[in-house]
Amino acid sequence: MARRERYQPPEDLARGESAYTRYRAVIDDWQAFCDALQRPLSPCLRANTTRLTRDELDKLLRDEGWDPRPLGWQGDALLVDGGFRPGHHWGAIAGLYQIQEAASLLPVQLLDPRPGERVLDLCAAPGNKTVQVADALGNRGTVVANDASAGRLGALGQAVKRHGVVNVSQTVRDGQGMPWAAGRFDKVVVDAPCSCEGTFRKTATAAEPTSPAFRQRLVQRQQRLLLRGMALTRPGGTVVYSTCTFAPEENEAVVAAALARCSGAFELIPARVAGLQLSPGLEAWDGVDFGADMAACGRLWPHHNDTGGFFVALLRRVDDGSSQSEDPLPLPEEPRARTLLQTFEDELGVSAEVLDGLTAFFEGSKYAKVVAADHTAAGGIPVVRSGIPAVRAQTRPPKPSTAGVMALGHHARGAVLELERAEVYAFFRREPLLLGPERGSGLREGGHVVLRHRGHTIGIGMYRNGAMVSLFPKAWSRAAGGTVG
Ligand SMILES: C[S@@+](CC[C@H](N)C(=O)[O-])C[C@H]1O[C@@H](n2cnc3c(N)ncnc32)[C@H](O)[C@@H]1O
Repeated sequence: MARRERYQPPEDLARGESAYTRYRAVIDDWQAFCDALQRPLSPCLRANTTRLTRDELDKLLRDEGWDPRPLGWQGDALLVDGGFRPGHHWGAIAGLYQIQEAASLLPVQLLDPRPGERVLDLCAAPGNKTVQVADALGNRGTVVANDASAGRLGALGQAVKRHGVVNVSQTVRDGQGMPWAAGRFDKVVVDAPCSCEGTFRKTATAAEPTSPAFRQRLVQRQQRLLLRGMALTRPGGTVVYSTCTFAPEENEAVVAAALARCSGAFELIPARVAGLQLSPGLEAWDGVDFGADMAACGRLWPHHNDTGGFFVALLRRVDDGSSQSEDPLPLPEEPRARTLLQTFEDELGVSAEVLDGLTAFFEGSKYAKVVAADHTAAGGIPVVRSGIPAVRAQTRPPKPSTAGVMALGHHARGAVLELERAEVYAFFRREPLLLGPERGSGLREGGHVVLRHRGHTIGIGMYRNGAMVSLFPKAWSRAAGGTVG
């Protein structure tokens, strides 16, 4: 993956010509806006609520000498200053939190997905909003995560596995023509590709002006994506449209055009979030009138809440919605996959009740996979992946996968070992850990062991000849690279 540019404060944004000069008339305090863009963002972490609460994450960081503070308007998120490097911490490698810019938490916060709902994330990669939705659904039910780019979905797959979420199916389609066979959705996220002007505090190139021709191509795509997302929403359901740009052409104009095309089938719901200063959407721009109802959209200006820039619109389907979509069926269980999943009960002491909440199946022959029992995938369209790999099928004995352990390890009541901080990083580097006779007592020779640090699952090992062999995946270890230790 391309290395993200390090934040470089610009020389003097307020005086220079930049992509933002055209918005000067609609920004309430131009100097404060420019000043905000010149400050780096505080790292923002969202607790993986399938594994720990925000308060538990707060305590864990505080005990290590950091000073996190709640984001406030998003209940699971913390900001951590003081030089904290969120991607290098053992908690990130073990999937205890998602590193996500605060502004980008807004669309899902507004959409408010609830357990039992079926959710489509139409432009999903690299998956930040997908896992946010997956958590909000309580790691049950269905998230269909689609992206036009198979390559970018690779990063989403990694996030899903590290996070241990079992309610996501991934599809690679042009979202503009997402097939009706994907089924109908209670909630839809259209986090559209855009000119990214609001990401300046992460990537200084965001201040370079967007060419009109490029913008025009983006706008056409954004309109078609939003319209398709709306068409796949069931009556009473909601769609959130979002971009990380300031351009009204990509924001209010897209929403106004989509509403006009749907003639009364959708209405805007005011985009308001307690504790967050959101400015109303623009009613007109550059001589084009979008209509007074566009004030219900939300604009997040960087200087109001010390964030990046974002735009959101929340639309509810109010017609009776004769739909071309069918409701898909749950995935069928496969008995051989269920037998392999039994490893989690037999070796690691995960209760039958927990395992009964999952469907076990195969996608290829390498792994028995699991998905939430009430998951309904994407009906009649090819799915790249559903759920996560849980047990490696072709090894003797079958090996619980790291993704499976991320999803189920906190339920283990059997072979479990607590590691010291230095041992955690050695484990990530795939080094064997010598255990004294006391720590090894009770562990079965050749048996799998859930490894934890401060009570939180970090992976799986095998006890052999008095040592813990690290089964941390090579690819994950490489990704952690020189950052650990
Ligand atoms: C703003 S990013 C999405 C970020 C993502 N929602 C997250 O929170 O991690 C926009 C995404 O749209 C995808 N995209 C672009 N054109 C698309 C299309 N026609 N259909 C579906 N996805 C598309 C891009 O590959 C990109 O991953």
